[in-house]
Amino acid sequence: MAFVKRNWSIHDFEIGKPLGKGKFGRVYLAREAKSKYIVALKVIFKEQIEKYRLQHQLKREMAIQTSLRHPHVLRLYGWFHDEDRIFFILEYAHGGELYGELRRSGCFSEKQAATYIASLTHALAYCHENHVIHRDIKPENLLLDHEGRLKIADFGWSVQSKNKRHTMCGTLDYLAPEMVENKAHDYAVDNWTLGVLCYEFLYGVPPFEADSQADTFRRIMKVDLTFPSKPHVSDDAKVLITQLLVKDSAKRLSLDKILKHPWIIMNADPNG
Ligand SMILES: Cn1ncc2ncnc(NCCc3cnc(NC(=O)Nc4cccc(C(F)(F)F)c4)s3)c21
Repeated sequence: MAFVKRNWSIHDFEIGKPLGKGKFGRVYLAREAKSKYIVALKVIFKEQIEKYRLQHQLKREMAIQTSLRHPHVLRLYGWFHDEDRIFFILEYAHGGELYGELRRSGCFSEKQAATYIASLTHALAYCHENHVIHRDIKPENLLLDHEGRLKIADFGWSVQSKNKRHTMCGTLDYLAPEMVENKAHDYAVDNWTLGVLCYEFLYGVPPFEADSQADTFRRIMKVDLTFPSKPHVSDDAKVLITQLLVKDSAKRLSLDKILKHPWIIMNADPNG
């Protein structure tokens, strides 16, 4: 990708419509003036990063994301900065946030849900092989390309980890018990999140949703998992979800076993 060869400035890009408001900044559709290449430009305000002392986290994300190359991982082509802003030059995901799809359709079919879970599992297996735990997999961080293929984005909370971590992060509904308890955690947190997402893709709501944060924590710690009678969901799907939402992180279904699960084999589209 040409972006890595030279130091860029905002004047190299024509800025288009806003794509979304994210952490500490906005994302814009943009076009590199010479090549006409379409990208997403994430603008991050330095004062916010300084205020929350996130410099090291941002540097870690840059190192992690520029080293990852996978069809289901959104590319970070490069970055540049000016007086008060940092700019990420990102792959443009034409389909936008998966979250929007889920809210529009209410819930996904078993084939669609299984296809997304299989793509996510492939992407997480790749990240884990590269000693990266994403830790913040949630519908807002899942994007779709022009063919509707899933892309994991926003490695703002990810870590390059060969050993246990302690940092508290991630969105409430998607937090694994060991993170809720602020205990040491490892790769298996992403497996738990796959269970949460699979449930949410099929039912339209996350499994431990509650009126208050305290109740959500309680439901997570108890693994208070119930399956509504509507919409109808196959037993195979419920078995997979139950094998992922296991409190003991060592007992959660491994990523390779997810890809061999009957529900995935039966329902996932191999072309993702
Ligand atoms: C919405 N949308 N629609 C289409 C589309 N196409 C591409 N991208 C989109 N959105 C941007 C997705 C992102 C990818 N990587 C990100 N990375 C980040 O935001 N990192 C980050 C920021 C601030 C602070 C910190 C930290 F570490 F300091 F905490 C980390 S955001 C799109």
